[in-house]
Amino acid sequence: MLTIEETAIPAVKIITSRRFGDERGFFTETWNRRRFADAGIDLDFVQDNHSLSRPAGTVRGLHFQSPPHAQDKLVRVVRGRILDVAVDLRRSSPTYGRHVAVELSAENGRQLLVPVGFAHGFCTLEPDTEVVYKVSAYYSPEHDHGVAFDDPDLGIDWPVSRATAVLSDKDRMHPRLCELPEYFA
Ligand SMILES: Cc1cn([C@H]2C[C@H](O)[C@@H](COP(=O)(O)OP(=O)(O)O[C@H]3O[C@@H](C)C(=O)[C@@H](O)[C@H]3O)O2)c(=O)[nH]c1=O
Repeated sequence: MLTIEETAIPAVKIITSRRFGDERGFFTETWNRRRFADAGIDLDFVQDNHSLSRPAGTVRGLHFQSPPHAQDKLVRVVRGRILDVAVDLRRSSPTYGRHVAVELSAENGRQLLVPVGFAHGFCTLEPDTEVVYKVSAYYSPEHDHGVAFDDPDLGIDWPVSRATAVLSDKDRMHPRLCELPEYFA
């Protein structure tokens, strides 16, 4: 059983699967292709990713792969808590440049569907946070791109700044949204 919440950007959805709790803990189906397809989310995932971020305040993003290797992502947290963000990069979209920001945690079990045409990133809100996500295209380093997480044009209310965030060298170098070529019509 799935609950799908709409967000301010219709293509981005928050998904919560039913948790069957008992004295041991809980059981839940985080991905069931048929059930998701019946709910309108018909995706063909090919790779599962898992990252651990030791320090709270780690920012990973904002990342996307360009066509023909663009990825839908279904993101969840198995330990800790994140602010998860999807930015609309589709040039002809009425919500181009706008974003959705949602707190995902091991406790709330929410998943964020970040579709093709969006940049994705997150900030960890607790130490030792582990994020797990399915993607619908294989990793292709030549098609891997980024946008500066703190681009003021995006107006994302991150809990950290460039000065305080823990960032990879790569994530310090991304261009601003206005400097990106048109990857997604
Ligand atoms: C993303 C990725 C990385 N790698 C390798 C490349 C590199 O040596 C190492 C670390 O890569 P990165 O620094 O890009 O990892 P990271 O910064 O965690 O990148 C991820 O960020 C989040 C926000 C996303 O949305 C993902 O799609 C992905 O871009 O792992 C793979 O082998 N397969 C993959 O799919």
